Amino acid sequence: MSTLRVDRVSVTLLERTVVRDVSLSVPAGSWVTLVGPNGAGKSTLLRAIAGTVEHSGRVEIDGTAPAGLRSRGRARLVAVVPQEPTRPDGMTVLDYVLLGRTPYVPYLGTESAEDLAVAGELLDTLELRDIATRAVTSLSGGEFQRAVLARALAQQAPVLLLDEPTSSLDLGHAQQVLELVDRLRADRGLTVVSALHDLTTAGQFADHLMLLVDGEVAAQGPAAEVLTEKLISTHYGARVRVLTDQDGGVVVVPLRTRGCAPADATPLPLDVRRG
Ligand SMILES: Nc1ncnc2c1ncn2[C@@H]1O[C@H](COP(=O)(O)OP(=O)(O)OP(=O)(O)O)[C@@H](O)[C@H]1O
Repeated sequence: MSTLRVDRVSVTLLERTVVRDVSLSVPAGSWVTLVGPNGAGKSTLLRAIAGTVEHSGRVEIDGTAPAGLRSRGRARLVAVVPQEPTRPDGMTVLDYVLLGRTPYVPYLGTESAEDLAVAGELLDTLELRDIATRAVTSLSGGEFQRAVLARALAQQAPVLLLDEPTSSLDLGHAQQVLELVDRLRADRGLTVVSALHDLTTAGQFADHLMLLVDGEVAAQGPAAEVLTEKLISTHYGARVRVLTDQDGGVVVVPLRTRGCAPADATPLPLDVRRG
């Protein structure tokens, strides 16, 4: 169980500040999701948290700054599912998932029975067992995305960073993957920070949302406070209707612009109330 603290973090790339003065506290076992338009700085902030991009300010996981650690130590502390992971040539799915065990394998040593057991369990959980011997270069986008998550979970790090982890997944697999992460959060106290474009999904799975715009925090709080028609219109230039489902969850419905105001839009299903 680990608490993540981000204190006044800024990142400048090619002389442009793309993340400015962001602070965030993520209690152990909770899930924070970054939302915001393209180029807002979500991926860069995740990279700063992971300690893989130079930044000012401080990132700490239980008092330790990932940026100050060597790669093995960092990988034991924080696991990352990047937005565009590379596919190593000629590597099987099993070997790819086992890469996640690298921080536990001794120098010049081989994987232990425990490493193989962890990887095997993840192959089953993420429905990769039948394709374990296939080359990762041959997988569909969704199959590979599940392999990337399996590799990250194999690290058994207390903090998991997810950058658009479901962008290639069909609806069913997307829900299964996010439910799995949520289970790990609830059962093992995994601390999760994700970046998601799907605002409904973002609201359903996170305890706290942070809306980034031009590298700065434009709003943050529970989904109902961040996912408002006004904020989405202002910052995304999108016309949406925000609804509340039966469980109190926020549902963001994009509206096609046909020259009518949101109030004139087609009536919605009876089981969905206006938020
Ligand atoms: N290596 C880099 N060098 C220079 N600029 C960069 C670099 N990486 C990202 N940027 C710029 O930083 C800004 C933030 O990019 P970032 O990828 O963090 O945004 P994002 O919110 O994740 O966007 P998206 O939703 O499109 O994935 C963008 O303007 C991007 O062009």
